[in-house]
Amino acid sequence: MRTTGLPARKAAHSLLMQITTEGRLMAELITAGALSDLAPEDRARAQRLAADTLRGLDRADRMLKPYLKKAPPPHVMNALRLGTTELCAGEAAHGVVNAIVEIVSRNKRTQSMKGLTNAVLRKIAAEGPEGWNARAVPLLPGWLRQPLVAAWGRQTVSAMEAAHFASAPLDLTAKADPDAVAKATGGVVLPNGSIRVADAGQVSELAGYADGSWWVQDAAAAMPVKMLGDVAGLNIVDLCAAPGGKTMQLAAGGAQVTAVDLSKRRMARVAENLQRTGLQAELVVADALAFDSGQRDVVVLDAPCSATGTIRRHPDLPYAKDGAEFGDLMALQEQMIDHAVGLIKPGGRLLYCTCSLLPDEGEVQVEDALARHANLTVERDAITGPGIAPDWVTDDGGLRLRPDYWSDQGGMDGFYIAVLRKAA
Ligand SMILES: C[S@@+](CC[C@H](N)C(=O)[O-])C[C@H]1O[C@@H](n2cnc3c(N)ncnc32)[C@H](O)[C@@H]1O
Repeated sequence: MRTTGLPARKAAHSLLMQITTEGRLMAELITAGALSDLAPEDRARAQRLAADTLRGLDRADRMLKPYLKKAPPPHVMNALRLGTTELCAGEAAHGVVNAIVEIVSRNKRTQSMKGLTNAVLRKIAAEGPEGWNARAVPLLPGWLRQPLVAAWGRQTVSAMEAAHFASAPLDLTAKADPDAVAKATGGVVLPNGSIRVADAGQVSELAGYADGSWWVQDAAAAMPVKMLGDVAGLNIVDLCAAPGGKTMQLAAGGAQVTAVDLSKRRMARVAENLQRTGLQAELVVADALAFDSGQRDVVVLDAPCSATGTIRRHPDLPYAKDGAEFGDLMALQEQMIDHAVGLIKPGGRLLYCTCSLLPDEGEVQVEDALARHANLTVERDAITGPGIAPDWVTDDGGLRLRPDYWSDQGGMDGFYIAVLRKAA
């Protein structure tokens, strides 16, 4: 039996199993060495196969449904999803089917289902890319879709889902000169000054990586710091700083920055990024809630959140999570805002942001913060800049970014951003 590509497919299947049945995130699994036994090309292929399967998972399930009398065990279901994704991307049927049947038959509990697996995948192969493309855009799982529909309406959520399915290009932030970075990397400069590179390949192979003339940062993630305007000479603390995208923007803008993060491992990435880009910041590994070293002109709080704004890049998130821990995150965001307010000088500012699509982590947090702190006001005028459409500014004076914005240019992450002024 030919089983070309088996190591990468087995690894992709194992990632899918851990994501969908154990609630593990793909980045966490890869950091823990899930793919480290594979050759580099198999590692990249396994990661791509798992991500593609997750991105189209709802569509694969819809295609499989008519051929399954009842839902098979997760080991088989994930193998079928993986096979369906590859077959519908036009991969040669014999190689895919043989490998998937092998994955199913190597597990004692599911080996009796290899005949079914073979038969189902043959039917999927007959439908092929044509059957796949005729199906609707994959929907988010209900646990996430419902609150998003309640917040934004069905039409907007459908547009978000289309953006998630389309995946994401690579965005860079230039240390100094966006036009020069775009020219060197073959990218284009977006309205907000970020550089977008299509089909980028290996990031470290792009021109300017070694000399640190840019860093990877989604266009939406680059927006919050831009809302502060000129930061030269300001004393700023970035309370949840790793991997350092906003710290680097602030440092490149001439601010004196202290970067705080709870995670030593993630803070090591801030140190690496600063070294590569030749930028300076003070680094402190600490719990933001316990950090206090005097009042600053600006406190940046890019708070830990559901990360639901990053599904284009992290298609595992809707399947690894079920929303159970979001209440704790929202409570932490509230505590962090309260602590951050104490760290701002009179007349200074708080830049609050989250890469979340849930208003409870954005608009509602700011509304509640204003009710708790009579000395805070929203700086509505701060929300301005090239590329920001007037209807992105919320009633409360914040900035709501969505994955379906700039859809003709490849979209952007979901974010909520607000600048709050503390009374002098
Ligand atoms: C959204 S990420 C920050 C991204 C970063 N601002 C950037 O632009 O690259 C949130 C960060 O909060 C950190 N974090 C979580 N809980 C924290 C806490 N109690 N104190 C400090 N940092 C915390 C996480 O380690 C994570 O790096």
